[in-house]
Amino acid sequence: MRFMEPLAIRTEGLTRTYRKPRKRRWWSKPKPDEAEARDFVALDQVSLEVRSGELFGLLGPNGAGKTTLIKILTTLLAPTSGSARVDGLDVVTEAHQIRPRINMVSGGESSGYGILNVRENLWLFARIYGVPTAVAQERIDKMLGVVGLTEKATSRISHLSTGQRQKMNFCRGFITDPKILFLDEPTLGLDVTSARAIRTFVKDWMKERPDRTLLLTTHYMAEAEELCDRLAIIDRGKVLACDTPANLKRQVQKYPIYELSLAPGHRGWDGVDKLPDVHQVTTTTTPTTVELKVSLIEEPAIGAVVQSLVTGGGRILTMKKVEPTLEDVFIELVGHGLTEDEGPKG
Ligand SMILES: Nc1ncnc2c1ncn2[C@@H]1O[C@H](COP(=O)(O)OP(=O)(O)OP(=O)(O)O)[C@@H](O)[C@H]1O
Repeated sequence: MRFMEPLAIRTEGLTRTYRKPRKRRWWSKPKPDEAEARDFVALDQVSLEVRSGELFGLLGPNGAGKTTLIKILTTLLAPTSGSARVDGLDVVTEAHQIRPRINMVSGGESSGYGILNVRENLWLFARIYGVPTAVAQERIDKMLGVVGLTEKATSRISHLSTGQRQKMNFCRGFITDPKILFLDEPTLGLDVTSARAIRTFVKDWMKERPDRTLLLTTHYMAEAEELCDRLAIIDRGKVLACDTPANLKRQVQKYPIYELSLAPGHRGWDGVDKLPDVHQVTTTTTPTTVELKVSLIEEPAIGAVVQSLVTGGGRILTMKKVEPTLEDVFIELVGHGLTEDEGPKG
């Protein structure tokens, strides 16, 4: 039997459908197959395992089903079929035991009581979770410092900007010290410095205790790459791939690729594509350089390429190995970039 690592999250064949609102047609009865046609599958047989201690990412375009998955895992929404366990507990039958162990923050949400100030809001939330006042105050001070909201501690939240409110909500996720934390787009719309501070804090928070687990959704590829131990790429309710960022990138890079910039004037690159273990060579001429993109069947062949270029009279200005990005992985799997307008979906 395989050694089983403790799983923080496990879903099996998890499916969630939403019923599309039907136009009222009082003059005709619905046809028998209409009810089925009205069901929209937001999550389709999702089977995922997130290990305890992992910082796991969900990457997908708008409408992919990320929030639906998070809502099910945080016991806010029931699955239509399949199962989901959080910290070993079933999200439907053991929801009460799951709730004290988790917390969730959604980047776009603007929750909180407008008449209370920032500190009062956070304190109230901590108390609901049973955090003692002294501990809560200490954590609130720390978190407000992390997001740069210390000066706003006594401001009513109705007087905060959207970004400041989002930062307050981010703090809310951590003051209960959850075992499993769900962050839905935590840096959405935040300025660069604040987003960086949040990413640094998230990484440190995970390092602090090895039994903490964090599930993050993000649209920002660089953020996913920087933070996540493993990622699931999700589109139209289905998981298309799940692995470490490095392994996902390896999947799309079939051959190592080098980019070389050459001084114009010599045709030193002629014949490079005929060298052993060279898969493909493309050249692009710019006003000041000739750009060569060389893909290799075996990486050591780069030595012979350089040699051939130099002997042929070519002058190499720069040379670098090109790594695929998560965006490349995403495009390969989903068929378009994450930030492109997807247009209407069926
Ligand atoms: N309450 C609902 N009723 C009907 N359809 C819904 C409902 N909630 C979500 N959907 C649909 O389910 C699909 C998945 O939505 P979900 O919010 O999970 O996506 P998402 O990946 O979180 O998207 P985003 O990145 O835009 O937040 C979408 O097509 C959405 O329109």
